[in-house]
Amino acid sequence: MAVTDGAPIPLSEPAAAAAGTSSGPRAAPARRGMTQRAQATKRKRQASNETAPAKRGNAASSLPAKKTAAKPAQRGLKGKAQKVFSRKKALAGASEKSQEQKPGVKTSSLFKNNPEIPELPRPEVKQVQEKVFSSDAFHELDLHPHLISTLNTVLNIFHMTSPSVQKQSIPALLEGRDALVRSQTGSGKTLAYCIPVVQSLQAMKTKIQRGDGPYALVLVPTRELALQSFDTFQKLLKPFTWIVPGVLMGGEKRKSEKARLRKGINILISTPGRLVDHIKSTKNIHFNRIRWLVLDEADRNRRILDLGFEKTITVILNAINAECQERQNVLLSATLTEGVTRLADISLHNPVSISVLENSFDEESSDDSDSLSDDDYDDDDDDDDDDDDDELDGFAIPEGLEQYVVLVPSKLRLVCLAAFILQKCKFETDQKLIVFFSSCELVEFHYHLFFQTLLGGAASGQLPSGGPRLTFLRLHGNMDQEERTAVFREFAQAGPGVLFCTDVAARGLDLPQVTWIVQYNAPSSAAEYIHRIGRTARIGCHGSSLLFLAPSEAEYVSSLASHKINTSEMKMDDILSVLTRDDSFQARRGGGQQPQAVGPQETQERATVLQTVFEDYVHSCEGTVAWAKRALQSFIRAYTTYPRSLKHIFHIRLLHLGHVAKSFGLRDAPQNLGGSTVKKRKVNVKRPDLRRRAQQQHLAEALRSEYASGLEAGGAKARKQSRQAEPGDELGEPSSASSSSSS
Ligand SMILES: Nc1ncnc2c1ncn2[C@@H]1O[C@H](COP(=O)(O)OP(=O)(O)OP(=O)(O)O)[C@@H](O)[C@H]1O
Repeated sequence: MAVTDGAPIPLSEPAAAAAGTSSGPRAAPARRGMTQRAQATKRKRQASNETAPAKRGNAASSLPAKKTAAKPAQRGLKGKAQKVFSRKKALAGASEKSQEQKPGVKTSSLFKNNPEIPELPRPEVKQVQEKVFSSDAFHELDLHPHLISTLNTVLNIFHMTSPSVQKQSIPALLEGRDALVRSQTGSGKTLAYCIPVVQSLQAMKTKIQRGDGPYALVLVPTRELALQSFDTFQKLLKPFTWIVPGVLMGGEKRKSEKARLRKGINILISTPGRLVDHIKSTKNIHFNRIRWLVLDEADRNRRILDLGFEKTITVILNAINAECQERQNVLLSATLTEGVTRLADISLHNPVSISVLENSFDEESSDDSDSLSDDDYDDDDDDDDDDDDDELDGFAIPEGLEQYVVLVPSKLRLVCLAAFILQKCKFETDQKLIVFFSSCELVEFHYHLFFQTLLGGAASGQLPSGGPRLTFLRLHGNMDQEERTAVFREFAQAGPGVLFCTDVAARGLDLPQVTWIVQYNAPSSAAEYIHRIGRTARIGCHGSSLLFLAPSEAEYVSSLASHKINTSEMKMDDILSVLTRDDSFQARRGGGQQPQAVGPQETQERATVLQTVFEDYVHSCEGTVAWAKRALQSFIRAYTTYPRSLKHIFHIRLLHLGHVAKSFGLRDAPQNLGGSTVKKRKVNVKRPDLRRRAQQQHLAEALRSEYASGLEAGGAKARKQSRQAEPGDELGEPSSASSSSSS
């Protein structure tokens, strides 16, 4: 990785303010500017009869509360010119004012009373790996010449990927077999089914008519994935214009989808929830010609079954089975298990099972693979449904992927994440990061906090002092579809930048040139870990991942190792030491008498300055404090949803909630969070039934937006209303997410 030789970004003013010293004369205009904007907003609100925002302590804190502040980012999303806010000014305004109002408020020691960082377990792990490319060219297959030339000229693709993906599955599917395909992330599973579908449909003796309706149905778990598969089909179908692909997904206008269905869609790509909506309410949807049923990320669909979404899948399968029996079924995922075929009544006929793993289900089930039915899995322990009880022993990992773990005491998590982002985005070039969080609220919180403090309010733009251009984006299920699509496309095309997201972006998304995956909250299963890290090091490229763990969570490394996942340790001190290269975070000393600290002490001082910037921002008004507390509650809720098999590692009792609060920029101890969280926690621990229900609810909530049709009565409106009370809005949403309804 190249390192920029640019001078450190001068942020001495905010740093000084954060350190509680003189802010210097240059802070004043910044504050004036913000005050003017705040007044303008106030006028606008009065004019539009909007409810006044929560009382604010200062002008700077009103910045994020303004709808007007959303405009630059919105423009940025659409690629137009945008106003770049000064990070110096934003920081100086927030922290200086806060210090003025609360003299003597100091950041408590970040480096004292932390739990000891244990030695990380180093289990012996031999990862399962497979070369990505085979030497077999597509033109060796019996494909239509136009399809081959499209692959070569439009997609620039010549050779099939490894045996466990295209080389084996494409010929098997062309022969008419059903298939279960499990291969490493980013190895080309999409084309593994798209090519046979297109080849078989274009070759049909009676030429397909648009009005015939669907011949192929592809179900995918998220809308972004639906768009991605649709894009691939569109490209492959260029020479076969009579075959029409179409996509149905939540968050789009149902009326226009109905019109498209009426006109005719031959290859239908959909999320399950939206399809059910149409099955129930649209007369124009018929499955009597279905030849292909593809379930991409099929094990994710199984997760939906666990959560009571069984009806969704059952309705789809019943609708298809009622009209057609003869079809090819394809199930694919990087983490597919046999258990997935419990998926209601998909009857796989003589399926070919394709996997790189020695203990693949191909060998296990070779004798009776002709008829995998529900009955085969009746013995499974349904009581354990909050665990991924049929998770595999091992997963294939892309060769070019380096995986790291860092142990960080709770108090230091926030500064450590910020330091890592600064290191990658400010001192290295061409770095594109995806940071995973466990809930939409956590994404919103960290996105806004970093956006306002580190970027000074500029959603996309240049860091001060000529650093690399940097984009901060976020993606989660509570955003409206229009913005989700815009963010997905923007990040796909973006240069350096950071995407803050939930697991809505964990599966299947093919975002080019991602260099780092950061998991700020550990995933709830090894399978989800695999999908998250799989957003980098795709199709033979290199990439890295970093998992944040608290010292009490160190054993998770052994849990990953038991699934043949190999991690190396990255030291927290090494991450934090980047702050010594950034004089923005230099502590000011009274009278300039004392010498500057050096070595670890300097790192600690600067980390404290950075933490103070966050705390000052969070404590700049009541609204921001309440917002941070809600984010902390969301973290706690998510923490209670780890499956039973991981409870000994991730148990809320093992965390020091006062320290955790610090990682939300809160100075308060958790008893100030409000009784409900603590109460809920106690109930959850003592009552497994309630605990499970809470877990299910949380997971259902997390997943609902991914699978929802967007047509639930009052759903979007209600969520919009509830979000208007959210701090993200109140604080001045820098992007368009808050200004439109969610899906
Ligand atoms: N034979 C090939 N040669 C070169 N590139 C390919 C080939 N097949 C697919 N690709 C490209 O590889 C990338 C990853 O493919 P794809 O998204 O299908 O992977 P995947 O296995 O489905 O990943 P995931 O498990 O994360 O869903 C895509 O950009 C795709 O265009």
